[in-house]
Amino acid sequence: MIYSLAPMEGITGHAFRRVHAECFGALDRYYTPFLAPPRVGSSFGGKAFKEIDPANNEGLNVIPQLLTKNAEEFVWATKLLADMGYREVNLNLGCPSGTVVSKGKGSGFLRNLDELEVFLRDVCERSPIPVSVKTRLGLEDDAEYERILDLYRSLPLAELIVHPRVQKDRYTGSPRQGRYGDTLARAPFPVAYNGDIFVPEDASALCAAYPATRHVMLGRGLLANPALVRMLAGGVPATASELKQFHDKLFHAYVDEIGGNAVFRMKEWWFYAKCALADPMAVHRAVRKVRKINEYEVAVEKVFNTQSLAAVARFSG
Ligand SMILES: Cc1cc2nc3c(=O)[nH]c(=O)nc-3n(C[C@H](O)[C@H](O)[C@H](O)COP(=O)(O)O)c2cc1C
Repeated sequence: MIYSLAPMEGITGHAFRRVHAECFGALDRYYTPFLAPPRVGSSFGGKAFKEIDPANNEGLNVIPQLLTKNAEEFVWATKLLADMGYREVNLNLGCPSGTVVSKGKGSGFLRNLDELEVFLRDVCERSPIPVSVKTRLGLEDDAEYERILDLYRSLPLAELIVHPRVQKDRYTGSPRQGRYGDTLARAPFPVAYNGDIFVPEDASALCAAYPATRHVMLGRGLLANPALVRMLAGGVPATASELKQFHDKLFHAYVDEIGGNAVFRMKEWWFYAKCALADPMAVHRAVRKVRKINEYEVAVEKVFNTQSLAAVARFSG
């Protein structure tokens, strides 16, 4: 089975990938949070460059993800990525955010299938590296997916990662796994599943229902339980000292990268990671109002000294 880390803007960036791999072993693949391609003729700069800088991703199998509806910029970006040594690029057709959708990008691109078809045919032909897609089922209603899947099936995609929700679901309700099953049965290219795999039993149930499953992408489940992939392979849950060591390394990596703003990055991580501890609400209260590094260190010390581990580290939103 292939296990990959989901792209999560502001969370699963290069520091997280590196520290997680160091503490819990590398996953098979990592997708970068979405990157906007640079203008044709320009390079990736600033934060986007750091994300794909080979020096920040050494030893990890990283697939950059692009968010755009501009074919020229997409193809230009794939040339830059190919020159940096990347062997695949992923297109984001799932982002549900209102500002992205209103510009016709992310899941908003699924509104205009004629335009999407022209875009995908063009970029699949001209990109020097294979193109994979991460998709939702549509915007309003999963019946939209019939036509969307027909379109994908006519293209030479490297892989299709299906998060079987529609845009208006955001992250609520249950993923429509049946739509993933249809894709698996009908697609001429490899298919991956993503959505609500929070404990090993979720993955077992998916594989029992769809035995041809070969790639599962993990997001919130792995943030709430950093040992999730180890457990999926039959290993043990994270110990308290492993969790603390992971926390400390992650915090220091963020401090090195962004100084005092590391506190805010860690608070986003705690939104998920609090589920690894017995009383998630107490963790939330402890870190909620903290702003400064020294306050943060005191709050977290208290969390680790007073909280035991949850019986089951399971994300709950
Ligand atoms: C805070 C946040 C940021 C996300 N950023 C991205 C992104 O940059 N690109 C993307 O394709 N999906 C993004 N997603 C969606 C995740 O990759 C994934 O599809 C979603 O969390 C469902 O999987 P899960 O149930 O395993 O978490 C994001 C989700 C969240 C909650």
